[in-house]
Amino acid sequence: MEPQTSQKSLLAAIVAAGVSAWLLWRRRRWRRLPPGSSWSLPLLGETLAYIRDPLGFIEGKLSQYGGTCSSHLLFSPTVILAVTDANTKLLFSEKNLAWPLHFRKLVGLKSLPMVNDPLHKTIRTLSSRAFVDRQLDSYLPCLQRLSAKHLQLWLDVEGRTSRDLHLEIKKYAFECGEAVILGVENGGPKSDRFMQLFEETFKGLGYVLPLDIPGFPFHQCMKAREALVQEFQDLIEKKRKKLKDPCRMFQINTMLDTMLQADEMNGEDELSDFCVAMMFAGHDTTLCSIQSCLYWLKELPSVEALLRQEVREVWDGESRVTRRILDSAHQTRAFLQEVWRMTPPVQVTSRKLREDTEVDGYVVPKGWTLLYAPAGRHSKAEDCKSFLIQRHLRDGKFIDSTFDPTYFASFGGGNRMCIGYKFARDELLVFLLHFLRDFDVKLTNSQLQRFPFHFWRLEGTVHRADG
Ligand code: HEM
Repeated sequence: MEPQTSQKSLLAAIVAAGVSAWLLWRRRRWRRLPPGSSWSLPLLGETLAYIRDPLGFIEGKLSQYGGTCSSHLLFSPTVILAVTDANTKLLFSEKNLAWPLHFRKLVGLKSLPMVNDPLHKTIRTLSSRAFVDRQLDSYLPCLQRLSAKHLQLWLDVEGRTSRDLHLEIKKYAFECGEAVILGVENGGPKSDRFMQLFEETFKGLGYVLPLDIPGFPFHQCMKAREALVQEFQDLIEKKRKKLKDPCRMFQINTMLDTMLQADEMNGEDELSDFCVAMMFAGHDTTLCSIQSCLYWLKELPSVEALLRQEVREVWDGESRVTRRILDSAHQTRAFLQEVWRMTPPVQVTSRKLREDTEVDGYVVPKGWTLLYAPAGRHSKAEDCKSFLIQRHLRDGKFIDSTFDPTYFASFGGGNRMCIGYKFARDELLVFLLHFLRDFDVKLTNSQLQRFPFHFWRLEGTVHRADG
């Protein structure tokens, strides 16, 4: 044999051996993956079915495969976790969130929910200062004032019929966010413009072709975001000037003030992303929660009567709402927790795997997304489909389940757990106190929304409560 021919044969044999080894490795690896559908769209996978009804999709998959299974969602290979203690522990020990790139672009590439350590740790530590108990107490008067103001505004004007309560409540939730997160009380056209820009921007979460190219709808969302950032940069500039002015008595009492004071957070992108992300996370979730609360109150008249009586006993309707008053409304707190269990505004939590990991006997490769939805049919709660406030009460006292993520995971867990859950709870309780004491609602339409948030969207009229 010619030396040249023998060299070629050797090379061919090495390549063939390499390819076979790779194919074998791949087959073994895929054989150890959780089961999943054999067919799905390229790139999109089963995203279309998922965004129509995330919780329903997950419930269906877990039932179909009898537990942990795989799919391809939001541009990423994904494992849907069975709801078990071990999987909960695994999920919440992972530190990196798994949002698709277009979510990150909309919320902010340098914002708390979208960054990973070490920047995550820095921003989280700084932001946490705005949620310590003393700070939370200092927000109560503002929440009280805004609840009273907006409920009064919603009172049905003579001659006006049913209206979109979603829009009215959005104004309230947005103003609470503006006041406490940014330290501004715009109201009127300025708030309306901000809200419109947020609405335009976050429509992009539901787009399946998130291309930031002129002519594509997603490009409009990114344009709206740019306008929003411009507004926030102006605000940041004004606040900076105020902070430098020694003649002005300036109290550091909003989240933005805290960030402006921190040396670690001086980048313009980080600050404007902070405003976009916090306002987004901080107002849409409470907007959804308020509507779901009103829905459940009207579904359950006996619970409503019980809560109205409790609120009359704990608060006179005029004095300043304090932490003591909020803490003593045990049944109202149990009701709110049950609303969040039955209708969690954020239905799923997800993490990106940092390394190949064994899950329920399968091996899930590094970089895959873990998706977990403990609400709904797979919840660990007894008789989980029934709305029962008693499950959150023992001897008449409220039991807080925020940190039991297999049973109640509305705020997630681990080091990415919702940073604003205490503030959200205060905002909802102050609102419920005002509503249950003096107001009532007649619902003319209610529709369950499923994406991006899960809640009852309402139409109706608000009026004064009898007696
Ligand atoms: C009912 C209201 C709310 C619900 C249901 C909710 C739910 C959640 C959930 C499920 C997560 C992800 C947790 C995880 O992956 O483990 C999250 C994260 C987050 N939430 Fe909330 N949230 C609410 C209100 C708020 C408010 C009022 C704020 C701010 C003022 C806020 C700020 C954030 C931030 C910044 C993150 C990201 C935390 C991180 O990555 O470190 N949320 N929230």
